[in-house]
Amino acid sequence: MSLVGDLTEGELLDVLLPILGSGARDGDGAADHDGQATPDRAHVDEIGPGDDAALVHMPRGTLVTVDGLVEGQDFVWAWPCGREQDPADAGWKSIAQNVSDINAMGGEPRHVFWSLQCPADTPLARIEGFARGMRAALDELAPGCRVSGGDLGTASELTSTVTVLGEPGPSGAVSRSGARPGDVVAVAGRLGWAAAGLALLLGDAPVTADAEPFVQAQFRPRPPMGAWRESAPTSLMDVSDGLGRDAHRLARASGVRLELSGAPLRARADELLPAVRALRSAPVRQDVGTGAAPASPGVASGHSDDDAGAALRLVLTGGEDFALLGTFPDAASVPDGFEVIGRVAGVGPNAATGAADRVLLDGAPLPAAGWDHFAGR
Ligand SMILES: Nc1ncnc2c1ncn2[C@@H]1O[C@H](COP(=O)(O)OP(=O)(O)OP(=O)(O)O)[C@@H](O)[C@H]1O
Ligand SMILES: Cc1ncc(C[n+]2csc(CCOP(=O)(O)O)c2C)c(N)n1
Ligand SMILES: [Mg+2]
Repeated sequence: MSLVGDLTEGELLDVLLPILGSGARDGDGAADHDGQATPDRAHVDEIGPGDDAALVHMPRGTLVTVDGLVEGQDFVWAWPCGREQDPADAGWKSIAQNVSDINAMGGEPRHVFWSLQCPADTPLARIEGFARGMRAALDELAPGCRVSGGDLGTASELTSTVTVLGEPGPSGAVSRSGARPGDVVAVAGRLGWAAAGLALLLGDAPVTADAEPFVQAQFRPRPPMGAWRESAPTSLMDVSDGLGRDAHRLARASGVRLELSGAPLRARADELLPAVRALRSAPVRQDVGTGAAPASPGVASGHSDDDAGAALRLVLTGGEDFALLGTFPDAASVPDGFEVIGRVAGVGPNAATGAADRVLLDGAPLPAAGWDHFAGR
């Protein structure tokens, strides 16, 4: 079995760049890693991998985001439920979580920069698989995006840091601070599925067939790319850490209150019932990865929620589905793919007293609960 450490850095690049399909090394006119880059590219005025830095052009300005995926924190090679982590799924997620942030700004991903550190005794096949998963995610989620550079190194755990440059849509970047009283609040994509999958993976029992879709949602999240196209959202963000936590961030950034309705969220919770039932017989192991149960404490820790309550908790606090949370001027302007879940109100003169009522669910304050790396929950 070849190991990453059997290769030089240049040899490893020669293995990975063709898989990533970045173009500058695997065809005529490709750069030589010891020589001068002579890119033979569609955009001849751009410079990609092979030079000291990339040169890119984006006429409407450039959106930039970066996020890391770390072994032990974001995935583990052997899950307590008995499943092995497929490196291709980890590669998929490393792309998905980043192209999602460009999507969340109303933009199109254009360039990826991949910084990979791993132990020298990592099987080469694992890194090749990781790169194949990245390519698959780009093909499906961001076909107009290419790998334009990166960095390789060693570390005691695999760490994949992806930077994505994106191009704002025709009406410009959409921030999380533009929600205005009178707007409607809407969501595109799933809520709670990836968190249910994580709880199942961290559980003490094999995953049953009816719970498998939730595990797939954790392994290969599919952000609703471009769901904002042909619309004019007043604000947008992606739900990476849980609806409660991220809705508070949007409300605060916009200086508004979000009034959410329970009915559409309870309907979404119904979809999670098979996972909740499976979790009843698969208690979450607390000693794996971050040592933290996922953001589904009701299910995970023997909390006395009924199944519907536990499922709603997953919808309200589960991260990593990379849904889009947005606001639109009125219900008629909400595009296909988004579902209205509430309305935007002003904060009122007394709201300075506390952040708790920035987000209401059926009139009651919704806690800013969700994932936090440092709190481990
Ligand atoms: N080390 C850092 N230095 C500078 N800015 C940072 C740093 N870490 C985070 N930020 C900024 O803080 C903000 C919140 O970061 P965070 O990673 O939570 O982004 P997010 O979009 O809210 O979440 P996610 O990446 O999970 O979608 C972002 O604007 C980010 O650029
Ligand atoms: C082993 C293991 N432990 C915990 C989690 C859960 N988790 C990790 S990152 C994150 C939120 C988004 O992160 P970011 O804000 O960095 O984008 C969540 C919910 C996991 N996937 N694997
Ligand atoms: Mg985000």
